[in-house]
Amino acid sequence: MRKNPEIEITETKLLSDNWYILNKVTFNYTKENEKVESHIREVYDRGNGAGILLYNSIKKTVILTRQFRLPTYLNGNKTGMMIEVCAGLLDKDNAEQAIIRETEEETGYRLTKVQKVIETYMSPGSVTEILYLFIGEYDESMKVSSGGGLDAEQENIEVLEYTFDEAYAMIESGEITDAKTIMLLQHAKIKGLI
Ligand SMILES: Nc1nc2c(ncn2[C@@H]2O[C@H](COP(=O)(O)OP(=O)(O)O[C@H]3O[C@H](CO)[C@@H](O)[C@H](O)[C@@H]3O)[C@@H](O)[C@H]2O)c(=O)[nH]1
Ligand SMILES: [Mg+2]
Repeated sequence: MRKNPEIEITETKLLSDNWYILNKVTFNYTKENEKVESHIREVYDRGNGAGILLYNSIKKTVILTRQFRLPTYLNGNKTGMMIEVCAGLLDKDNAEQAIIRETEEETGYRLTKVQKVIETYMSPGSVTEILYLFIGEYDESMKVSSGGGLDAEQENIEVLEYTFDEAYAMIESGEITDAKTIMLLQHAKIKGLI
């Protein structure tokens, strides 16, 4: 493995801060042979996020969500609807607090215990986001509302319960195409959680 390149950021130009932050970053990259190259990259900073696979090991079920995702609609997903694990951005919370809050908002389940299993950069060439992935057990006693997301954020989230086998088969059938959801379902399978 080669040693890490030396990096010197020479300019950060704000292209948009309309909602999240898009910067154009110019940097010097010193190669192994000491030659310096100037690089330019656009970088989208939307903060970090967290996602969680809610599972019930007795019923052998999982909770997933379904919502409209515009970027997928613009790139080949005919309905724009995506089946995903519950997920959200961290805001000012740490990842664990954020995913507990997000789980209640989106699914109506109030969790007290979650376990972090994966930390991942989902698009390292252009998006800064680290996604913290969790698992958590749910049962009916934890249901405190119908979920659905915040009206103020126009979330319109449908809450779905599938058997683990049904959900897993939806990866192969192409009904589940969201990366974090595939990773967590595969994690559950590999670890024999359900
Ligand atoms: N007005 C406006 N609202 C926006 C915009 N972008 C996002 N929002 C609002 O911000 C909310 C963010 O909802 P969260 O539940 O916090 O995030 P998320 O969109 O579910 O993101 C999660 O999934 C992503 C996709 O898999 C992940 O990338 C992300 O890390 C996170 O886990 C959206 O529902 C939407 O209302 C925008 O450009 N304009
Ligand atoms: Mg969300």
